[in-house]
Amino acid sequence: MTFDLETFDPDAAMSRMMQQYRDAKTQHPGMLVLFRNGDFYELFEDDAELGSRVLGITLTKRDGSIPMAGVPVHKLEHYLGLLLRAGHRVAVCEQMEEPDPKKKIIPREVNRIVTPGTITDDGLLDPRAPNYLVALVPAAKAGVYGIAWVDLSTGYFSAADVPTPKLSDELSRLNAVECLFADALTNAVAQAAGMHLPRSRVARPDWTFDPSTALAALKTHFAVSTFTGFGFEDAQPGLVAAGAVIIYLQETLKASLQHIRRLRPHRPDTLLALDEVTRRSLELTRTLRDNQRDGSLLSVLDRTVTPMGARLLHDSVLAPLTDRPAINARLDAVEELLKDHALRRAVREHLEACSDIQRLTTRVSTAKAGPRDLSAIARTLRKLPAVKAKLTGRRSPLLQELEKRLELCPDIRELLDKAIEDDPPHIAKEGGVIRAGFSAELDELRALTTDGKNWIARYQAQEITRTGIGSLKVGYNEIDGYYLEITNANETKTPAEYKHQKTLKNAKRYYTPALREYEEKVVTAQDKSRALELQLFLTLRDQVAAQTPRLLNTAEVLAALDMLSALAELAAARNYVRPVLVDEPILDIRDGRHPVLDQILPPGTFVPNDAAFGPDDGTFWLVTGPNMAGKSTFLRQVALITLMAHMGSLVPAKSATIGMTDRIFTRVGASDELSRGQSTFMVEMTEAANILNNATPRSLVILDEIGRGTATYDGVSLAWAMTEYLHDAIGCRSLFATHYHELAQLATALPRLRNYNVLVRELADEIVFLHKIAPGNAERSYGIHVARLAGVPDAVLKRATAVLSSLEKQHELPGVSTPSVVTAPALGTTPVVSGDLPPRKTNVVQPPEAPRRKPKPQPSSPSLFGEGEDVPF
Ligand SMILES: Nc1ncnc2c1ncn2[C@@H]1O[C@H](COP(=O)(O)OP(=O)(O)OP(=O)(O)O)[C@@H](O)[C@H]1O
Repeated sequence: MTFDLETFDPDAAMSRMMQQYRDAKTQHPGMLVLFRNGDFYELFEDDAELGSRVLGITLTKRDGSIPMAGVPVHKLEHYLGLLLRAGHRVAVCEQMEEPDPKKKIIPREVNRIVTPGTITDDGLLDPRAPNYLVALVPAAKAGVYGIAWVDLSTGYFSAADVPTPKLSDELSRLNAVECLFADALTNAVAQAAGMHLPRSRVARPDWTFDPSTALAALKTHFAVSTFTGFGFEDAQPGLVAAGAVIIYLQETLKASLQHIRRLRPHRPDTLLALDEVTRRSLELTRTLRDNQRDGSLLSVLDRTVTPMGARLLHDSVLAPLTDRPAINARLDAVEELLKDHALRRAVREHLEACSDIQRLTTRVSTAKAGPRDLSAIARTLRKLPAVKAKLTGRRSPLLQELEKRLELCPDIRELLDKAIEDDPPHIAKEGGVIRAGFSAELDELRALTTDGKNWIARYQAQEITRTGIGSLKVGYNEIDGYYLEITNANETKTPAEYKHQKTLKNAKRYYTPALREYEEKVVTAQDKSRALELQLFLTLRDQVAAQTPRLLNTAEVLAALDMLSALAELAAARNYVRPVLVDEPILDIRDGRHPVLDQILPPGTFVPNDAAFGPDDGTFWLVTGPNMAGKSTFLRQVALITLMAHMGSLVPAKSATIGMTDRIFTRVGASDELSRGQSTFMVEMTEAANILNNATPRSLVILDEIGRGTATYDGVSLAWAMTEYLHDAIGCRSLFATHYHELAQLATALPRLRNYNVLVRELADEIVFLHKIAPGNAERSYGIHVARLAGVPDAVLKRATAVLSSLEKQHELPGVSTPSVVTAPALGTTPVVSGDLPPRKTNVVQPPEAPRRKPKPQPSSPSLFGEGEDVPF
């Protein structure tokens, strides 16, 4: 056939298969379509190019022109995982019939949609972290966003109204994997959410966010006419976002959502506020350096033995409580589990044998569970009576409450015990799932199958005797069915009534009417028994699904018990102490340790330190000390101990009295935010502004270096003024680590400021870090010494030492001078320093030998040390 360009009709030329593909694409906008074609799932056109990049698979061409890339069918789950992690949503288009050469085209349909926020498959989820899908909608009232989030894999569903400036903090706490918003509002949402939108962003049709439509969907889902019962006001924007989530899930999953049985109001006022910067810099769930879980606070706290407990702990670390009775209730429970070793050991042993019934129940409820999932639920239910027995008669009200709430679900357990084999296969279709005795009909069919097989064994023996052919055997395969096989050597002895079926190299295969008759019986019985087993399994799964709320309630109890006993285990292993929580905004930590370093450093090497804030101890600690001495560690340990106490955890210290805290703020080091379009110093100041504008007298503020990202004078001036502001205007507990030793002078003017430094011992030509915090301020930073430790070349070190000593001699840097009087100026004015601060100088400081490049004179600006003074670095 020749190709005639004149008559070429591209539409007609497009294969029917490609038409099927394009239909699937049109029906699933914004998704990659994985299109089943024989042993591969193919991606075409733009999807193929994207897929080849993301998955590292070869890009080829179909019919010489259409880009195409494919993945083998048996590796689908692996590649789906990669696409999800990269934030893509995928529609899997299946062949709905076996290929038939007589048919021109196999019918295909999208029968599975996989998106980062709607997965429930174990293999694609992190067992220890929640997996949130979030929806955002701006409220009619300016400055507020409605936000709702669901973890489909557990049924956890929550909503809140969030002031727009707090939106990015909430989003970063949730760390959602997929985000929904109304198409028309794409830009507004992106702007309000800052950098914290997940990669998978879905602009949904505007009607799905229309308040009346969304609320109606939500009411229908929960079968309620008002949300006051859930703790919401009926017109809250958060509810609109929640309704939009439900519409999306219904459309995407086309499965039951009955495991989403409650919408919980999120009340930020009951939680210790931690903004995104604080969460990151305290390394609560990930390390700053490489964004790994290992090395984070969570990693050292996590001694849970179930994924349910691990996820609850994860959420609790990010959202500590502010309600003192609630915290004390947790502490009572942890303490009881700590003191009663036998109880703790037994509870943890039982829990260890429990499966993740939260996610398993969700799989049951969304009709995704296989036989092994049901068997795992049964195994877990069998453990419950022992867990309940252990909780009976406990002193702590929280343990008593958990005991009451723990439903044993004996009916479900009995049903599953009777029905499911102990170690069933993965897939229900294969049979071997249902226990003997559960269904008389199934037992009968199985007996027929077994009898048939026995008959065949007897038939083989009988035919060997009758023919005298010792090697005669009855075999079976899918294509030939049952057959009699006789080797060529014995061919002459073959009985005449044997009907020839097939010739092999060394043997021939035969059948007999009797064999066919029994085969019919066996195969039919086997088919029937498998079909019945599948039916029984599906019914059973529906029966269990109907009990979803009870199972999820039990799962919540197990999660809480696991978290509490894990905290007790940690406290026992690391010798933690119960913090005393008080109302006054004070802090008194004796021999506190950094929870992570305490575990990572060799035993006995971590040097504990005290921290005290209160009427007698001051509210503002200015911590100076050499580089590498342990300032940051100390600051963070105070913040982490405070946070852990608010979680209801015991803390690494000899004793700890913790005043109730509303927020912890931290500003740590210089983080490179160039990718966010902000300079390092701008980020530093934005973070500082956030603290100064939002801290209250109940907050804890940690400042680890401030003002370093700019010229020294600007830096010191800013640090000076911020110190005064925190001390005078806010009066909150504050810790400030700095190399600006001159700030120490403020102690004479600010009554609640205390100077502390980290001790070092100076030996002949080295210093030993003692890591001990002591009253007083440090005089030197030993920066050059640390540079030596870091491997800076000797020549540079020598030169730096010479420059330093010259600078110190010639210019009496303020850091080494002692001021006589410092008076705190009124806020907003320049501090007035009298005494021996250096006079303003105009000359350029010269290092001992002529510098290679003449330093540019700084523009003169009013400063603490003198106008126009310059340093050569
Ligand atoms: N209390 C301590 N006990 C034992 N080792 C400690 C202690 N504190 C800190 N260290 C060790 O010292 C190292 C440096 O501590 P850290 O980062 O806190 O110093 P720094 O004073 O903040 O330094 P820089 O001023 O250079 O930022 C830590 O990584 C840790 O190994």
